[in-house]
Amino acid sequence: MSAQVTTTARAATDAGDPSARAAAPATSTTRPGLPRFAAALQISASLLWIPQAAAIAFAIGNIADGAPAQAAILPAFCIFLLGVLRAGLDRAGTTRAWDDARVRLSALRANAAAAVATRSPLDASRPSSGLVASTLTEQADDIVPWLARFLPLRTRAAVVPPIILGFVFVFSWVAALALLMAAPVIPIFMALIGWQAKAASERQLTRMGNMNAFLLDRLRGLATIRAFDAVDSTALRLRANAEELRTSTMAVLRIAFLSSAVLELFAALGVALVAVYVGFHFLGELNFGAWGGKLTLAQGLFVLLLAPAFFEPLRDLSSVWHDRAAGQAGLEALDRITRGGTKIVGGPESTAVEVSGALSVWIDGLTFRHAESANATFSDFALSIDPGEHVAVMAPSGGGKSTLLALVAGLSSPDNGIVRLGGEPMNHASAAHLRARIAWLGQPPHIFSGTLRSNITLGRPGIGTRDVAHATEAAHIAHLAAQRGHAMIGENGAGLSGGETLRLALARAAVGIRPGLILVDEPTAHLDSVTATEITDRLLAIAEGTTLVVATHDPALAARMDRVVMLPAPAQLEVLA
Ligand SMILES: Nc1ncnc2c1ncn2[C@@H]1O[C@H](COP(=O)(O)OP(=O)(O)OP(=O)(O)O)[C@@H](O)[C@H]1O
Repeated sequence: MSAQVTTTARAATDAGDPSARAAAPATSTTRPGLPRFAAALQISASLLWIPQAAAIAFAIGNIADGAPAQAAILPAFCIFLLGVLRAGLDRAGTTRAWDDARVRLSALRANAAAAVATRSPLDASRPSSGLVASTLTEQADDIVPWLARFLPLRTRAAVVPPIILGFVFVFSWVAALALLMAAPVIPIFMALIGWQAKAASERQLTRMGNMNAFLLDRLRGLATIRAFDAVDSTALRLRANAEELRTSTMAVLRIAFLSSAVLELFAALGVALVAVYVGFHFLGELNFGAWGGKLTLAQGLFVLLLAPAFFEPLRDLSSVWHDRAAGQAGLEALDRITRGGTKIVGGPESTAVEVSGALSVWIDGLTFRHAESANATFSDFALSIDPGEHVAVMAPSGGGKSTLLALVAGLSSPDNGIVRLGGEPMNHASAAHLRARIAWLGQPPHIFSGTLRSNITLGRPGIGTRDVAHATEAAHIAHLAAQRGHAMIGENGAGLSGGETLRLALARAAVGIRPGLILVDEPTAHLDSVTATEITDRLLAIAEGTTLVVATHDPALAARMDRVVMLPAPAQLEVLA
């Protein structure tokens, strides 16, 4: 659309497939895959400790057996080389894991943003802007540590300890048994804590999302809150929300610390058991467990050096255990804003406009009921508008004027019937390029915080200074553009009068490629008669030679149109079961 409605992602619904409207497709965020390569690099790095430990143990053993100190030079060199290689592999694995995770997060975010952007503006169940902002930014960020740290570490914890256990087992089955006894306790505790952690993380994320949504909503309505002296009660509510968030954050942290403490305890117990066994074995007290023989100093040291490395992947995993809960909760939050809802017709692709000229509007058999509403807003409604015709759509409040404009623009699919623009049915395939030929002036027009110029161009490519100058002339805000220059306009048009806001919206419609159809929702509402007449003049000037459909209650505006269409009163419509 050339003016205010930006369409973004692909919706799988089609105007020709009404059943698809309510049960919109789940553009679901897929489960993230395992970062195999990063995990393989990290596993290789961990396993290099085995030859390093062997070199250390056997060098010390040789010296203890009377070999000269020079005999340690070669093993020391090997240890150094292996250390460098190990650090290099570990770094490469970690870097790769974070890079992959960021790429994956960008894809998930793009998917969710596209899904949110294709939610129909008529969908009352759309997530609030605050919730979407908090989910796409803070909550989604939690997915990265889960993908980059937790998943590779989980693979490492599954692969490395069994291999180390195998090496220990070769020298002493008792030491292997001690490790084996301590090891299973750790995953069991981690699983138990993990359930708690996930629930706590979900609670925390929900509270954070709710608080952000509340804050954004109240910031938007700050003037109203002040005017009605509701500042204190709003601040109290915000404080209560913040307190709840603090409590749930502390709960998550408590669980994170607890999981680390439990694991450290069992890892320390396992290492201590091995150390006690090896020590007493050397002292000749525990003369079993070494396959009928006696462990040499080198063998004993090797086993002792491997024991902490057996637990290391599990300890690392536990230190990032809360990443899993937070990451999964973040992914589910993204999934929630991605899935379901009523979608606009067609997708986000902005297409180059190939055809110019006014569009006809042909509606036949249109039936539409808002989700959650018992009454049909339209039942078997028909309307035909010629190219270049100017039509006022009138009805009492709640009569369906805005809904009709939205259906014409394909911002929701009808339950039944067809909308044709320029003879082409509005459907999934045609929606993007048809919308590129429509200009939409909503009620009220949304003004972004930014300069006048950026509010007119909306970042659309190919709109130059001369185009903006023509548009400001056409909309009669050239004087405003001259006065304000590059000065910022506040959010929601703060600093502009109601009439200026509308003229700015008209300039958006007038700039760039000439639209084939202009849809305008109550442009003169809340304006005094002089300003309303001026806005009407501007609108008609901009819409000259173009099809214009204006939803209005204003008889003066309606009288200036070629035709007035009265919508059927809601009472005349059939009540859908
Ligand atoms: N998103 C929505 N979800 C559910 N019902 C809706 C939604 N939007 C509008 N409605 C209902 O649909 C009916 C038509 O609303 P619509 O906004 O199209 O009327 P309108 O003629 O433009 O009203 P007004 O002149 O007051 O702006 C009303 O009964 C309204 O309550």
